[in-house]
Amino acid sequence: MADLAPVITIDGPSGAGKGTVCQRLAQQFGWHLLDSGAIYRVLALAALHHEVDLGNEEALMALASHLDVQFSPTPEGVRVVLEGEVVSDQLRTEQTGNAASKVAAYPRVREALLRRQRAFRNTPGLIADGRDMGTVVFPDAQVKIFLDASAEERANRRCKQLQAKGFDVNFGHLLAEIKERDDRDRNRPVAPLKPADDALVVDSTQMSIDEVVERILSYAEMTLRAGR
Ligand SMILES: Nc1ncnc2c1ncn2[C@@H]1O[C@H](COP(=O)(O)OP(=O)(O)OP(=O)(O)O)[C@@H](O)[C@H]1O
Ligand SMILES: Nc1ccn([C@@H]2O[C@H](COP(=O)(O)O)[C@@H](O)[C@H]2O)c(=O)n1
Repeated sequence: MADLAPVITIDGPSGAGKGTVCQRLAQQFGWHLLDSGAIYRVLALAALHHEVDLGNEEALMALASHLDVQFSPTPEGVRVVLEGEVVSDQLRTEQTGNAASKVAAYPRVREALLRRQRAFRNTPGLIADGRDMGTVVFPDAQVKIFLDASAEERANRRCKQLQAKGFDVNFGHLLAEIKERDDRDRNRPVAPLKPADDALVVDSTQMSIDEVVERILSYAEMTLRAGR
């Protein structure tokens, strides 16, 4: 069997900076990028479009098995087309993130999405962003990172991000939503949000984006070199 392409996994809670760091690493290494959260978000949107109840695991699993979605990298970010409709903006709202975390709690939904996520593993390598990349989807990944930050700092980052886009935001609401999502993601029975046993934990609460990228880059390069 041909060797599988190498993988760097970055897991962690919402707003820890995974997406930002993964994009920088993918550019630096020239590797593919998997934003696994976007797949759960697309499924949540598909459920809303088809009026599938977010409590109906059977129907959500069927939807997950036949998702008609394309992800295309563009200079402005990834363009996501669901059943012929561009949904890139709808995908990023907090409402979609919350709905995604509800559909993501079902074991059979997760199972139905496994193969789709593993298909991103292609040469020369993959940077995988999510909650269970290092624990379930790519347990044999060469480099595993768990990127964390306090809930307050993550709500603060999200606040600034939404304000920069012109949204009127309430810090208290954002913090409550982040804590609620953390709680659901950490306490679900399958693939809960937690560091893999062999992951490097990076707490970015007091770190700039550049410092986080530098820390992860140097650890990844050292680990990949040692594995050769
Ligand atoms: N170390 C940091 N310091 C300050 N701001 C940061 C840091 N890391 C990320 N950010 C900012 O925080 C916001 C959220 O980051 P990002 O979207 O990368 O988080 P995420 O972990 O991918 O979240 P989600 O899982 O919800 O998609 C962005 O505006 C990003 O620029
Ligand atoms: N590997 C993953 C990735 C995401 N989820 C769930 O999707 C929600 C949205 O994820 P974002 O990273 O886009 O914010 C997230 O809250 C998780 O519930 C997951 O379960 N596994």
